[in-house]
Amino acid sequence: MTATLRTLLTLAWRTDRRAFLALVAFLALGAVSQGLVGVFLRALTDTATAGHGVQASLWGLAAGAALATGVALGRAELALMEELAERMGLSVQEEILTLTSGVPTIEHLERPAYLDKLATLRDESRQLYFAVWALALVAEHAVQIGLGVVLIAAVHPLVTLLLGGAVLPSLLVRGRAARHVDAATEGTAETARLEQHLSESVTTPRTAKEIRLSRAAPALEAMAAQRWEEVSAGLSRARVRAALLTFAGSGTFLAGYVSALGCTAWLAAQGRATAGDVVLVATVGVQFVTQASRLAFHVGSVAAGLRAAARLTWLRAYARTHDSALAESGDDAPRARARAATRSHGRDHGRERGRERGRERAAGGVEPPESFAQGITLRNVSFTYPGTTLPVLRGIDLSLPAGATVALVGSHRSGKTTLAKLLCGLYQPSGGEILLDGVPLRDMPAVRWRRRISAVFQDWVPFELTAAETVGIGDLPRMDDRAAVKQALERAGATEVVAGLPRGPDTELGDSFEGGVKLSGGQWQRLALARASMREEPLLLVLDEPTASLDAPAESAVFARYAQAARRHRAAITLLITHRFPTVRMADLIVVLDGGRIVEQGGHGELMARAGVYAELHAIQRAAADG
Ligand SMILES: Nc1ncnc2c1ncn2[C@@H]1O[C@H](COP(=O)(O)OP(=O)(O)OP(=O)(O)O)[C@@H](O)[C@H]1O
Repeated sequence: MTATLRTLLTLAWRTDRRAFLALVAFLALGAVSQGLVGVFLRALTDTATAGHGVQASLWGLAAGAALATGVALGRAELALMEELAERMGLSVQEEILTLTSGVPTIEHLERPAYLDKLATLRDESRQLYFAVWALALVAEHAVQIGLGVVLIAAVHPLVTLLLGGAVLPSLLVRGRAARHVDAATEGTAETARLEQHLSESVTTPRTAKEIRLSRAAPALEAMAAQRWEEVSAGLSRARVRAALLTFAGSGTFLAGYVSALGCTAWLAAQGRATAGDVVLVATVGVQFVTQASRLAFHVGSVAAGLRAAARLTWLRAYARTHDSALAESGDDAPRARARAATRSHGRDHGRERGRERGRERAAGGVEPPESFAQGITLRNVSFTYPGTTLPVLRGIDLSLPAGATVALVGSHRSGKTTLAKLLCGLYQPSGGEILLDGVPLRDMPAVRWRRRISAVFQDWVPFELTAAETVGIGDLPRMDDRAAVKQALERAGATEVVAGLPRGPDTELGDSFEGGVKLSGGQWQRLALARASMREEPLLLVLDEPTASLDAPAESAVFARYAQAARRHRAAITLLITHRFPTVRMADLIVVLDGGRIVEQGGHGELMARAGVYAELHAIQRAAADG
């Protein structure tokens, strides 16, 4: 609770210190000015009933001035608050993105519980500053109520008891109402996510072709609508329950107020209170009702803000335990990384990378080798995806020698991509170990190993940037280095793709740009290959069917070029995943996977002579090509 509160206040303080102090000052002045209204009105009544007209007018002016000051301060507070809420919301969103992408493995992105928490936190991020404001308002209203209690107690303690006694139950009821709504939001997060996915499927260009042809749009829309109704029914039920509870709380207040006023009138009739006291109780009592109901409302906002801050604290802790570079570097690390991620100039990337390396050195851990002497060894590696029970890889014993081009083959779902993801450190093996020149990959901070890998997967990303940026992003510090981009294009055989664009490397690609150029699948793939070629000397190059849109000879030419380059540079390992045998036969080592196990390995000639699974797959493909 204290740590969460500190997180919330630190966020507000960091957003803008001066504005934060101004807000606190406005709130304090607002609290005092409201309390003074009742005091001035009592003086006005008493001086007027005593026949002092001039004094009464002056008290009237003072009461009006206090009231106007309170209103003006309230407006200023609101304007300042909205500005700060927007800024803090943006900075929290940025931090969420940095923390999420900073976790080296990707299994968290496949866990529904993680996604639900993340979705709720992203929705709430703009509300966080309102919680800080609400916290200050709670303090302001508490001071106002405190002043009111002192004033009313001077009239008669029983009146205080009647008004004050009504505050507590109402506060409790409001808190309970807020918890109802919060629980419903969390409870419906999964359905809301599904609804969003279905709605997006119908509206995004990527899925439009298939959905139009299959005419699935009405069915998908109906499914999305059904889920939306489930979400909105769940939320409505919670909101109705919360409104009923709030109504009951307001009733308690009203009862207390009416009794307190009746009691003061009775005291005045007995001559134990003045007419001014009745006005004071009426004014302060009304203020009590509004202040206490606002207090209760703001307590609810603070509670919601604290829950959001607790989720942010959890995300920070999660990122820290999964990222050794972050582990040592404290609360500022996510912000530094966010700044690094948003800078576009190469020199800034370079400087930030220098700092990042410094943090990593401080965090310790093993460096990847400069160049492989032996290569990569997998010892009895097994893997089961999080949230599933069936192992996808079992008992993998494999040696990928330094400088070798290794082809992974096997039927669909045999585990080829999964093995590649393990080698890239995107997942940790469930059993066994992966060794780089004898050093366990587990002991190496993922970020350092990643810097030495280049990879293109089947689901390459069509980054909608300029052509040069879409390639350059493969090596962030050299993103703006046109010579490096040109070389990468040459290595991937993609020079012609860019040369054919209207503005060459400066051409904007994709639908996000007004007039952006649309590329074919094959052109996007060539650019994805070029992106993976930005790093000149990776230790491991993974090419997981990135050439499905190219014809077989073009694919073989691309792979041959990569394999040659890999042999020239520091004994790197090239891992090819492809179903095309003309490409496979070029590999130094062919590994055949079946049902998550290695069933054969060796050179093309050796495996053909064995007449096993490889020879059978080869024969099937040949028959299909001939037939
Ligand atoms: N994120 C995931 N969560 C759970 N199971 C997964 C996940 N990704 C893949 N799998 C499962 O793991 C198994 C192996 O998948 P993988 O993609 O590694 O096979 P593959 O040999 O590369 O297949 P293909 O040739 O079709 O690309 C499949 O049964 C697949 O359903």
